Amino acid sequence: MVRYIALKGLYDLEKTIGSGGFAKVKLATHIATGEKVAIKIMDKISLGDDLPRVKLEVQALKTLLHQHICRLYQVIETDSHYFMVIEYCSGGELFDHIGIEKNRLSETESRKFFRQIVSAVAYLHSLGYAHRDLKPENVLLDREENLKLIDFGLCAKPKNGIDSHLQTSCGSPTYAAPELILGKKYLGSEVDIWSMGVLLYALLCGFLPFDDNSIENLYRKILSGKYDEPSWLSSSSKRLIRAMLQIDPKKRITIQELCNHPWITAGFLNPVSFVHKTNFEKDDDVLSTMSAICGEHASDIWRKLVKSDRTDYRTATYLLLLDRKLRGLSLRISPSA
Ligand SMILES: COc1cc(O)cc(Nc2ccc(C(=O)Nc3ccc4c(c3)C[NH2+]CC4)cc2)c1
Repeated sequence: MVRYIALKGLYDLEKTIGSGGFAKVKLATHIATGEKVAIKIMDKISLGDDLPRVKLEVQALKTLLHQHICRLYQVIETDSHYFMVIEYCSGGELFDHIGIEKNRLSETESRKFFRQIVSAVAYLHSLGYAHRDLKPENVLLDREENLKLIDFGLCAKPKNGIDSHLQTSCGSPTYAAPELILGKKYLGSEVDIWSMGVLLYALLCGFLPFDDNSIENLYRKILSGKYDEPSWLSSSSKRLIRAMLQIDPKKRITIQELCNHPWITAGFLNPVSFVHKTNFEKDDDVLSTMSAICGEHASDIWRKLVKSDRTDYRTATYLLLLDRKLRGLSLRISPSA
């Protein structure tokens, strides 16, 4: 196992759990608390001119505090690498959870998960961000089967707000909206809605609405906006999917309409909402556990935490201890912290 000096004494690296373009994601243990984390390791040289994206993503993740958005705990930068220490979603990819045999979810189960995606995206858009790469691989589950959106490497926060146009073509074609694959100016919020329509279709059907091995055929299918409606889809499901997979982005349902849509609220008391979690809730048990080990006063630890850029080892230790407490586990910490 290649040893990274920057992680020595802080994290023990274990197996690789994900890999993409210029990054690989490894399971790791946060030594001070024994908690599992995921570490996204990026080599600066292979990042090339994608380097600024890392800073954009880190900046976004420091702001995005939501129960269905995977949490960033720590960022470590060396001359050669970036390390992003991220919440470990032990349930893996949502679509692996659906399993091969039944390969699709019931309407009720799809609704449970889809409401969580809508809540995360509505929150994202409310802060002026668009994800732009919503696809099954970027939807994970934690140990309690709560959904977590990951990989904000392509997320955009247009400087003039979410309603100003973007142009960069990005994301995977299979989930990409017609206006995006045509290279037109587009609204991030509108392409996210399209991708969510593809996700919902995949949950309910077990296969993709637009799929083809040849990229030209795939584009032709997407631009036609025509897809199969299997017999098991309820008319309510069909109506919602049609509203999301509208070729004309101006005719597409908006995130606000989605939160209140009858399919979304069926069986639930309320429309989808979101709470912008305040940065840190102060927890005296966690602070006293940390002060017992590092010898600093709890008040000093808290002051430094609040003042910090919220991506250092102290922050990761605090947040992981807080997670343990919220799960009703003992607050243990090893002296090496
Ligand atoms: C904010 O969250 C991010 C941001 C980012 O740029 C990248 C990631 N990438 C991750 C990819 C995978 C995992 C992960 O935990 N994968 C995982 C977990 C458990 C299991 C598997 C994969 C697959 N086998 C079953 C068990 C975590 C972060 C996140």
